[in-house]
Amino acid sequence: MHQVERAIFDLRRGLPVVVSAGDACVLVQAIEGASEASVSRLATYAGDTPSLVLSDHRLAVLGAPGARGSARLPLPEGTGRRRLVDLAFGIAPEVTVGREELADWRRSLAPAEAADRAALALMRRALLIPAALVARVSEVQRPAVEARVAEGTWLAVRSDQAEHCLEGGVGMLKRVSEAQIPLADAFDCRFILFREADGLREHVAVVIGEPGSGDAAVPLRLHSACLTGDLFGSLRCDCGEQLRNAVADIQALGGGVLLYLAQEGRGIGLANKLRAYTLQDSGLDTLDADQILGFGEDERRYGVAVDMLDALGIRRVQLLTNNPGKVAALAEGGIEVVERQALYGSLNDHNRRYLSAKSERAGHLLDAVFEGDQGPAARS
Ligand SMILES: Nc1nc2c(ncn2[C@@H]2O[C@H](COP(=O)(O)OP(=O)(O)OP(=O)(O)O)[C@@H](O)[C@H]2O)c(=O)[nH]1
Ligand SMILES: [Zn+2]
Repeated sequence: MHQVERAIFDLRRGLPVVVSAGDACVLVQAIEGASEASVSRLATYAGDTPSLVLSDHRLAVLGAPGARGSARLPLPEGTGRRRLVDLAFGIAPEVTVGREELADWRRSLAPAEAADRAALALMRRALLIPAALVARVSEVQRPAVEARVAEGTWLAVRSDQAEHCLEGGVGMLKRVSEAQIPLADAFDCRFILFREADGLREHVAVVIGEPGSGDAAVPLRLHSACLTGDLFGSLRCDCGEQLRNAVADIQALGGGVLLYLAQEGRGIGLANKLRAYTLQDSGLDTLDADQILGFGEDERRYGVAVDMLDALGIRRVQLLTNNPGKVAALAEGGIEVVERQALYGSLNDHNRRYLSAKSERAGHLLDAVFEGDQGPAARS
């Protein structure tokens, strides 16, 4: 785990990382910042032609859906930055790449192997675009690669360790520090900070009042971070209002807990959420935009939330959410969701399409938000 966390930092800085799987050994690099020069450098270091590993979601965008999960595209010599972007996360690849070339790419797709899947997991954990440059290290180049690892220039990780990095070390959460912080809508609040085992993400439990006395279910909000909405009051979503309403509702219910989870952009990170917003400006909805970038409709995992509840001694909850996925995730983690309570923000011309997509495509229970809505993009 230790090496994996350091490898994630290197990938974010644009450095290659060595991933080993059994006898195979590959060099991995992020797409962000990659250029024609870096592709050819990778080829020289590895002694093999680099490939581009793509997620199943991105493969569907390229017209190659299927049950094979992620896959690997061998890159022809001279593949430049533009082409990498077109293939990895560009919009309308049938136009930018061209139908015939795409058909050629599809024919040359190879199923991803353990090291390729590990490379994608590392990219996701690093909150980078979920596509990776990978090159098999040849027998000839092996000693030189091993020398670079030995001298500390490159980090080496095992594919099985890397594939598990998305879990963040469930069951190994650290309770780090806490303080009393009065809020405008709830005076008696205790903020407790938890850190994941690999040190990459921190989450905060806000304990409002004194929940948990007696057998009553504890009012609970799982709130995924949204810098733009929570902090700046962005009109593109409903998060900021939901956050404030949740604090007030929990206070009105006699106390409870709000878990503020580091899952910005439904788990894709702020950099990718901003990319997704730009795609939405060209007409895509929130789910299609994420798919263009190679992500599924919701990349969040809730193991950490379950761990935080365990640490707080909470087993039965009244969950404030409109998202059935959160109810299911808690139940899967052994938390009894006794009741669900709706929690709304308000509708405006900027968030109507977003909320409509969540309601119609992701199954969020938002009908009450649209009641009587006469807006220009109202659901038909
Ligand atoms: N990828 C992506 N994420 C978004 C977009 N708009 C908002 N988000 C993120 O969506 C998440 C919303 O989190 P929550 O409000 O906790 O969860 P929810 O799934 O809407 O469910 P509720 O409990 O009903 O609010 C936050 O992480 C936001 O940053 C978007 O257009 N694209
Ligand atoms: Zn938001």
